[in-house]
Amino acid sequence: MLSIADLVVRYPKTDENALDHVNLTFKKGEFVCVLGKSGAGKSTFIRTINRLQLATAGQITWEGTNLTNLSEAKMRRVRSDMVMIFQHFNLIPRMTVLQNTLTGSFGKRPPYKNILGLFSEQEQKRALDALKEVGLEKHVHKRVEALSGGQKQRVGIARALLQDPKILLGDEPVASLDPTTSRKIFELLKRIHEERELLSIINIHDVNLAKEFATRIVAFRDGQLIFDGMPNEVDDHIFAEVYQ
Ligand SMILES: Nc1ncnc2c1ncn2[C@@H]1O[C@H](COP(=O)(O)OP(=O)(O)OP(=O)(O)O)[C@@H](O)[C@H]1O
Repeated sequence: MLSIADLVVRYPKTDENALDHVNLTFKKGEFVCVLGKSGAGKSTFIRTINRLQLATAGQITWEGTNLTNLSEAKMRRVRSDMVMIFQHFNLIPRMTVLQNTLTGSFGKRPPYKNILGLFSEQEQKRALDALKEVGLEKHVHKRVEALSGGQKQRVGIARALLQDPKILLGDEPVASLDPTTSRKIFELLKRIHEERELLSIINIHDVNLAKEFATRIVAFRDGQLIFDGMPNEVDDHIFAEVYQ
């Protein structure tokens, strides 16, 4: 269980809280889409969960461990339960699909092996299996810079799978993709989510995609949680409240 209690984030030299006393609890198996207009706090929320962004006040607890005051060393271990997929993919353009995917196992290996780029046969097999799972088995040795946006996001997802996560975080993972590709990426995420029984929390601008795929929707406005409910509860009234 992931529990967020009275979470406040305020960036330095700003007068407003980017997240303002947010309380939420998420369970394994939930596919949560996070809505809100630009600047509402979606990205801050996702990044604070895996401590890419520090909380100003409040607590985030994952399976009984309070993440907000954990040492960096202990946080590294916890962070390997969480993966993040990004709007701009965060891949290394000149490296191949396979090499990029293999970097997903970095968190679980001794650092010297990462520096030397040594991967066992078993690690390579896991990477190839992940690439098959996301439908990229024919592109394994291509450089990622030669791929389409949708294919790049599939590499991002394969890399995430290698970490064997429990929580999948998405910071607008389809915002750079066309509608058809976005839907395919969401279908893939949902399939993986169900097969691996993850907790998925994904920021998204496309309300229709959110309503179609989410099991739960939360929405922010000006850093405050203003909606937490089922996808079919997001009616015109809620839509107007979120995006006005
Ligand atoms: N590094 C930063 N320094 C100062 N203020 C920031 C920083 N990052 C975000 N903010 C502010 O915090 C608030 C929330 O931003 P955030 O990026 O979380 O919103 P968002 O909902 O993800 O927006 P978008 O949909 O445009 O990505 C905004 O007012 C933003 O200007």
